[in-house]
Amino acid sequence: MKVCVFGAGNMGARITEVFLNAGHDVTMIDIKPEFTERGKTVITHDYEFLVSKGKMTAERKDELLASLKTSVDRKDAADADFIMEVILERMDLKKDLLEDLDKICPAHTIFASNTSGLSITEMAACIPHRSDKFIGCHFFNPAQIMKLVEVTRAIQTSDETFQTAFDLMASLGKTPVAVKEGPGFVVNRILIPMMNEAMGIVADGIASPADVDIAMQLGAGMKSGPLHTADLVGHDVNLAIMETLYRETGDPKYRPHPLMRQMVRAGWLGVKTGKGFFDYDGPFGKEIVKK
Ligand SMILES: NC(=O)c1ccc[n+]([C@@H]2O[C@H](COP(=O)([O-])OP(=O)(O)OC[C@H]3O[C@@H](n4cnc5c(N)ncnc54)[C@H](O)[C@@H]3O)[C@@H](O)[C@H]2O)c1
Repeated sequence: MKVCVFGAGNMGARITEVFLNAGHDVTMIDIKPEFTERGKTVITHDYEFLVSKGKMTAERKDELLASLKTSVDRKDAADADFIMEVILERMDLKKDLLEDLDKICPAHTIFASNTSGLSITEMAACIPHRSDKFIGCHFFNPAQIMKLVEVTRAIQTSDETFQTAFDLMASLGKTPVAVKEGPGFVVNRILIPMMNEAMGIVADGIASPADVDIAMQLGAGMKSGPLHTADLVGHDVNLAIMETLYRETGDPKYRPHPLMRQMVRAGWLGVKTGKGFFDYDGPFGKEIVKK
């Protein structure tokens, strides 16, 4: 299957990797060559790591990388059977892209969005002639490792599109779950407000970020603490999801904590900028553990 992934960022690069691993030809498209290069470097490093651990041969790495094309031209999606939209969490940008792709792609092409919480139905509505072929495929971070994909139906999604996307996700080695549209779907409706609350605890001076995480790991059985996870996801993404939950439900329990806004305004977005609640060795770097 020819797959086209839009967005070579945090999620887009790793989702591209997942499709490559399953034997698909993938074109990864972003808006600037340096962004697609960065995405390709992330994928290459992942493969090199597997080679160094003896979990992949160097020949297999070269073979997989040969199935990857990169581009900054939307028209290179013209022969795609499956589009994965993984661009910034902004409805205006997503609609602009989808409307264009609707003109570029053949009638059979299925469009899927990796949105964390924007309305799948609203996106489907902007491409009325193929809204039945629109669906949410929500991967989790890091996408090459996390098993879950929320396969989320818009009100317009056909049963056929749902089944194709569901089976495709399973064929990638993922565990898909069927979800109907609702703000934040399942995981983020629970997870992001919990991170928001963790930030409130830090802002109130009740515990340090490290202690909040230790408390939740040892007291609530979490593998990764909420603030580490929040740094991994990116605070711009967390804020966008909280704003969606708040706007869509009108429920004040989803109000983004002011500290989350401050972190975004400061550019302290987490792992991707090298600084969040914890410090990292540069953008996408390893955590610097303070002694
Ligand atoms: N970060 C997470 O943990 C996470 C998890 C699940 C889902 N998501 C969702 O995935 C999507 C991407 O998030 P991310 O964390 O990868 O963001 P990111 O900021 O790391 O990457 C977004 C990429 O999209 C590119 N882009 C913007 N407009 C574009 C366009 N018109 N065409 C092509 N590329 C374009 C940007 O240049 C950037 O490289 C969002 O919808 C987000 O909500 C994120």
